[in-house]
Amino acid sequence: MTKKFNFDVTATDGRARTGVISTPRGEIRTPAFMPVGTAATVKAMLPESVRATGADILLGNTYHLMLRPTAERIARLGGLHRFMNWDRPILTDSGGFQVMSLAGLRKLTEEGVTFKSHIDGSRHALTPERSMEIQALLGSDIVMAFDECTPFPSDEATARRSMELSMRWARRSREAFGDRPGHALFGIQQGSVYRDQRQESADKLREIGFDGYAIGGLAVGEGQATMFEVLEYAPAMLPEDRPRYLMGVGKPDDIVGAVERGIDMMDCVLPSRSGRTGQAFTRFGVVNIRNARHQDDPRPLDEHCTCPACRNYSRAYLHHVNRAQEIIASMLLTWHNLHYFQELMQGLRDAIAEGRLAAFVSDFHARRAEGDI
Ligand SMILES: CNc1nc2c(CCNC[C@]34C[C@H]5C[C@H](C[C@H](C5)C3)C4)c3nc(N)[nH]c(=O)c3cc2[nH]1
Repeated sequence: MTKKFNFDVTATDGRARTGVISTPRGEIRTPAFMPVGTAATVKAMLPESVRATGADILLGNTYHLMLRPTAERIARLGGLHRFMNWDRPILTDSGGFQVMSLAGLRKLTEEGVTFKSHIDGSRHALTPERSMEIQALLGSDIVMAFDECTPFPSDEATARRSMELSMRWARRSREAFGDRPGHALFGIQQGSVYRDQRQESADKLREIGFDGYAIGGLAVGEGQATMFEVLEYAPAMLPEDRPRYLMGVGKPDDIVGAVERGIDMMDCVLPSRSGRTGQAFTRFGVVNIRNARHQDDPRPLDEHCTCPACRNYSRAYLHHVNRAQEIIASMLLTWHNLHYFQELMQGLRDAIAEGRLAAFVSDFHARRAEGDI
């Protein structure tokens, strides 16, 4: 196993790339979709099942774990990999994004953010230094710089103040991270939807120097068209020999569009969260299994799919256990959705490697009905 962190691009097709990120805990095939393990678990899935869907890496959650059971306790117990029985790479976000969306009584200063725990009301502080310490205690392989996700919409002046704060925090994150062979620190570009600010942010991150570069501040309500407008120019502002990670994306068609525009890594709660609500993603579009029209349907969700839900169960059964709120409903639909997302990524990687991405993308869109099927 390599002791270092490396990224090798093995083929390109237009702006799209396919490659491999090598880490001491294993390789990550890109473009990669990273399932989300919110509180040290990918909900309704065993780690070996997550691996069976084809995932090479998953996301941990600094904000939740720092509150409960605390990063110090997880470190005492051997780190997050041991704790959650996942021995492959883990990427952890820096916590700021969640503070802004979950915590109460937040106070943001140059130093960082103080907030009240949404669990027990206790007060906490997150700074670049504390975020680096927490992510080191968790033992994550890819650490995210501590940033502020600029809200959307923001006027230019607000976006600039936010981006410049994040860049000062990026430098503090880099300094606090230190030199940890085999571990990577990713910087996060901000600048909202303003091209000049995106360029300044990219230049600042490049000057500081990171192992990978994330595009932050998107998938925050701007809509797909605006997100794609930013992705027409933002990825190319980042070093081409380093992984580019688009945070929080997304629906299958968001993923395809992002990969076409040069993105290598993505994460989203969608496949797992929607699986628990009865939404199944298929190559033909979304099936809402709660709909009464499925109650007598003996067919699988997707007869081309090889996941356990599609191999062994009918839509009628999935409809029934979902309506009855049986635990197996969450297990089967989560497994199916994560399997579908990983199969989509494998299709993209193969298409780029064989120089036929355009055909893959037009076939992807042609198959999909609008709305529920
Ligand atoms: C959805 N759109 C979106 N997400 C975003 C995230 C979080 C990425 N997912 C990690 C996360 C977030 C939550 C939910 C799960 C587990 C854990 C807590 C880590 C994924 C972001 N994170 C940071 N640090 N900065 C951003 O600008 C940003 C923008 C986003 N836009």
